[in-house]
Amino acid sequence: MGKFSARLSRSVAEFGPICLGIDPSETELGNFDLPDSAAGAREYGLRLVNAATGLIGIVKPQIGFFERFGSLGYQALEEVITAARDASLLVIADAKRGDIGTTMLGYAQGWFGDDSPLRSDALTVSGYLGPSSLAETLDHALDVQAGLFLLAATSNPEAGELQKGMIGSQTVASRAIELASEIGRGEIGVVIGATQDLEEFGIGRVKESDIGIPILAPGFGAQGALLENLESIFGASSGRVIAAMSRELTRGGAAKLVRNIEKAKEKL
Ligand SMILES: O=c1ccn([C@@H]2O[C@H](COP(=O)(O)O)[C@@H](O)[C@H]2O)c(=O)[nH]1
Repeated sequence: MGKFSARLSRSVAEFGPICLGIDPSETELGNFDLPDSAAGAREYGLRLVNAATGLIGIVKPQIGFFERFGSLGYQALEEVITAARDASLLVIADAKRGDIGTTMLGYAQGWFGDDSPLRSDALTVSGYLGPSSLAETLDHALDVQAGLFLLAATSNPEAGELQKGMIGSQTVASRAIELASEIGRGEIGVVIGATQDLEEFGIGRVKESDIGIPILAPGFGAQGALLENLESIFGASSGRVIAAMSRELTRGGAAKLVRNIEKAKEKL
């Protein structure tokens, strides 16, 4: 199987950097003529996995949209993750977990346990409880050749309220990138929204030189960033970017899904 970083590089080399977000919100399910239920979320996820297979290499289920249906939602998520991994798609579980170290181990066992039905290739995490709180999760991820993505500069408009805050002489966003590089052994990437001005977040160096770790970049499409601008947004680190898109690719429902993905790939 190989390390997550190696699997990610192979996937991007073969299929390009686009990652299809699986976000079965009420609106999305309506657009796909599906019921707003766990069964609808399951069907939605399976349709997206089917459309992605052979066309792109990475999917990112948004856990919140499954969690809203409780245990049935988690069953649906398990089936979607299993179908994606069976189709050799890399699965980044967008759960944004962050807690004290012992609890983080619980999350790691859930998302990376060999026999866990939620077993994913990578997980989004928050470092808000302190860098060392991620140690157990990282160890566990490394053991099973999985990866983490640490929130640095998220794509939402209010992100800067905390992430531009200063720790000594650098911003929180900058420290998150430094931390991922320091402790991650190449298997921790960072989340940097494509909508953000990197200089304002104190992370202009991402554009100036290759940061050497994967960047999960949401914000393309529905949130306003243009795929055509990927290189100007991320500069020297552009080659590290995984461009995550959900609504932009699912716009128009199931009938347009494959064409939307093809059109997005043509922009790169
Ligand atoms: O900084 C972040 C981190 C995660 N997200 C998630 O990505 C998708 C974006 O959906 P779009 O429809 O492409 O806007 C969604 O699941 C978010 O929770 C993010 O947007 N920004």
